[in-house]
Amino acid sequence: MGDDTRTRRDVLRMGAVGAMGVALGAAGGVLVTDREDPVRTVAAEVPAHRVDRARMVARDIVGVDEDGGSLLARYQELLGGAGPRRQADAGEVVVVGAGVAGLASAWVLARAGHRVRVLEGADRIGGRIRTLREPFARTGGHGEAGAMRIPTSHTLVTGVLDKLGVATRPFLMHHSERRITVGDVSVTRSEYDRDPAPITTLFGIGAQRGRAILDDALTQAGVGPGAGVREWTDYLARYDEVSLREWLLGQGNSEAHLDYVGSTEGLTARMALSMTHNLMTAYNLAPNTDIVEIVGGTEHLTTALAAAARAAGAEIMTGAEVTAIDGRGHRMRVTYGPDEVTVDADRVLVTAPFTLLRHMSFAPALSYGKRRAIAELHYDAATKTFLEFSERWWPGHGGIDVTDAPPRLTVYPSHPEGAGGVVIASYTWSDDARAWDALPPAERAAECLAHLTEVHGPRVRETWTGGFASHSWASDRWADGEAAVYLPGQAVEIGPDTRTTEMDGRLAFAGDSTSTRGRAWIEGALESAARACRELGVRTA
Ligand SMILES: Cc1cc2nc3c(=O)[nH]c(=O)nc-3n(C[C@H](O)[C@H](O)[C@H](O)COP(=O)(O)OP(=O)(O)OC[C@H]3O[C@@H](n4cnc5c(N)ncnc54)[C@H](O)[C@@H]3O)c2cc1C
Repeated sequence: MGDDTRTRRDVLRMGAVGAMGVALGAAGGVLVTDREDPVRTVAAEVPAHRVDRARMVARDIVGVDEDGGSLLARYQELLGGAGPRRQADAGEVVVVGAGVAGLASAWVLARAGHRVRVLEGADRIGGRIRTLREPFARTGGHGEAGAMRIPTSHTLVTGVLDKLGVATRPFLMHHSERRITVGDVSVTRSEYDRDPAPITTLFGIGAQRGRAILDDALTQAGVGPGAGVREWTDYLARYDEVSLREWLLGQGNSEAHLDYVGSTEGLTARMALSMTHNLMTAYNLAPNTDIVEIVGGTEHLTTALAAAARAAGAEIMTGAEVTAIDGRGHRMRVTYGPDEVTVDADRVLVTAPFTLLRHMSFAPALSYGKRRAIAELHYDAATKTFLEFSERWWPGHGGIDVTDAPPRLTVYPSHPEGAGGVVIASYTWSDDARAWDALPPAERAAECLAHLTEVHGPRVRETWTGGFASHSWASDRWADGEAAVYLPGQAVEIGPDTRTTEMDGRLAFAGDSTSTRGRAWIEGALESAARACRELGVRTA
């Protein structure tokens, strides 16, 4: 039997034996000990190379270099603080993609003295930051197809927002009147917090809040917000190959518990994905973390970044899909646009999602690790459907409804938008999203309207303006997915290869999918931009 089997078996034993401690063995392997019953020590060797890779990923998560120096502090200085100093060997740089990572990189590189050209394939900048306005002209509201909230623990984002003068206000995650609906039982969040029994009895389990089951299981991993490189290395080396589902079962939960947690936390479709991903989400959205949104729409961040990059001298072209990067000559040659125009540069920085790199040709061929990352890194699906209302039929502001019906999550605006507002009637991931993607947007909207009317009554239909929008990121030509959401094992096996440079350091890679800590977050896109700029030789002033 291989190590994979041992890993899974050990985790599944956890339910029976309780919390385990994990310590690095002398030979570089991992010795797993059972704190509650030392006699039942499980000595399972993990290959040394796996521990090394786990350590690399752990450093990325904690934000420190090999000597323990704070990478995060350096990135903060480069992006939000003093900025870059003039680089002696500055030259020409092509940046592929004008999302947050590409625009932030262009801003930094141009200030370091490089001549920067950003080539963006779409006819707009922003990438997975996309604020929808036009379908909601009746109320003047807007919907965020992509990023909508920023944890204030994301200090790279807050630093850049401060530096660029982009205003934020609270994003309200919770509201006591929001509803939890399972089958035909519907309760408010406050009713549920007082007594979850009306919901839990549907699953045949004892009265326990879904969040508590999830939090308990995550706590057992031993890598909470204060965890360091050692704790993360231990966890990753042993358990990165475990899915959320396997982890929860390993904690002694039944299939019914899993179903309950999935239904009440909107996680059903993500159970088969990696536990590591779910730990990172819990870390990013810890209950005591303040969350903000950008006043007027998240796109104000990308428009401000683009303006700052242009002011520093960068050129940004849209409708310029990069199809080939050739590093065989003295200079790098980039081919772009429908007419296959070529441009030469000293360095190239690619920020496009890895899924889309499959359609780009590289000469000489990229390393095995990078090719594997491009071919295998899992990008999840996400689909949002918006409805516009002339009046607010929902009490208060903010908060999220959750249901086991297809819309799954309904997100209410945190701030008034006139008398009514734009509601994210459905926010889904993974297979839950793919189920919507087969429908045309108007049918998605009609189904969401019917669901909300069933839960909240006829006022929903009466106040609908007819305005709607729906965006599927899995079918988005310029994203091909919501974000890189690791399959079990991918953080350790693939994560480090997403970040390496190629072609003698002249080709670098950024984008949120190259960050473990901030993957699927703007924070990760900014972190990757700062890392890649440093790889291309930029240093803080
Ligand atoms: C539904 C959803 C919800 C989210 N919610 C949040 C949230 O609440 N908070 C948060 O912080 N983050 C959130 N995120 C994540 C956040 O939006 C991303 O992490 C971030 O925007 C990624 O930026 P990026 O620059 O790395 O990639 P992208 O924004 O994807 O930019 C890459 C760019 O490359 C371009 N491109 C692709 N191929 C080529 C090519 N061949 N040639 C030229 N250009 C090319 C694309 O058009 C795109 O503009 C969410 C994302 C989604 C999809």
